[in-house]
Amino acid sequence: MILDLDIGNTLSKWRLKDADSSEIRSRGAVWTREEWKPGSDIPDLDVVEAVRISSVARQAVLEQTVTLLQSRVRNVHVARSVPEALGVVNGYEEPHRLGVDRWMGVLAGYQLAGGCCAVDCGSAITIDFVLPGGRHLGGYILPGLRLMKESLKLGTRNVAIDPDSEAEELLLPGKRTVEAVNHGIYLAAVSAVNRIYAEVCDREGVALPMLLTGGDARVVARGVHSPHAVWPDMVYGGLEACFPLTAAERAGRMSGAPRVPPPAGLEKIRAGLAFSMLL
Ligand SMILES: Nc1ncnc2c1ncn2[C@@H]1O[C@H](COP(=O)(O)OP(=O)(O)O)[C@@H](O)[C@H]1O
Ligand SMILES: CC(C)(COP(=O)(O)O)[C@@H](O)C(=O)NCCC(=O)O
Ligand SMILES: [K+]
Repeated sequence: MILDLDIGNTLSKWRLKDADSSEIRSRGAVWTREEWKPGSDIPDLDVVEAVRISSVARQAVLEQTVTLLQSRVRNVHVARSVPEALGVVNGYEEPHRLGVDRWMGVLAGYQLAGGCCAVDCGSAITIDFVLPGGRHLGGYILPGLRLMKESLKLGTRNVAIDPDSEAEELLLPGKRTVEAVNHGIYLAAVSAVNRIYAEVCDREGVALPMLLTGGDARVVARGVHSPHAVWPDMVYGGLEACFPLTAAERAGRMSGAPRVPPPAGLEKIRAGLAFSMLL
């Protein structure tokens, strides 16, 4: 079995992948601020032959996790942001400072779709761009839905947006504080994603496929105008691409990769942008 870990600022996600069949056997998540308790939080390490880790948590959390795992598993791979990998050139001035979850998402997106816009809706919402040919442009970081809500201190922090709500409902004026907050932050997030996508495609003169991942990807995606695919395992896809361990991975296949719809034509994207600028 392969244990894949995606340690974010809020949640530490894990999945167990069968190295022979490529099936995902189990998955789960624990709060990042809490200590790992092998046996209860993550499954029996005796069946694990390799671990792959993407972590943006404090260095101490990563070190603690790696130490714990290395005492039980021989093969522990830790992903790092580097200047160039798998045909993609990191756009950061200091490449190692790019969040490794963003780097994993960009590499997975590029491997699946070529040039793309990779959106990660977690504690933060990050929007990264890579052009056909592999030049990563850098990206945008804004607070995630939960962070935006917590920053308001209106007593609404524990009332999450129902992930099954329809986007049209979420865009209406709120008639109670909690509704006004939820709809406000939702509109802020989806407007930013829509606008940034259109701006960058316009500037670069290319319509890019869009991929979304992260805990809030499904609900944010519902407000996104452009064709897109939600890929919950996108960060894991980057780990598979960087550290291929199975025959399928070595052939470039990533588990759970979605079918990516072709983007709208550049003219349509530009027309939408011109329209939104008139408003
Ligand atoms: N069941 C859930 N538990 C916690 N957060 C959730 C849940 N469902 C959706 N979320 C949202 O997902 C975010 C965490 O997403 P995730 O992609 O795991 O973030 P990170 O990688 O930053 O830890 C939370 O901030 C919250 O807005
Ligand atoms: C931007 C992030 C906080 C997003 O993390 P997440 O929301 O997935 O927990 C993370 O990618 C990070 O710490 N990045 C380093 C700064 C940067 O990418 O510029
Ligand atoms: K994120």
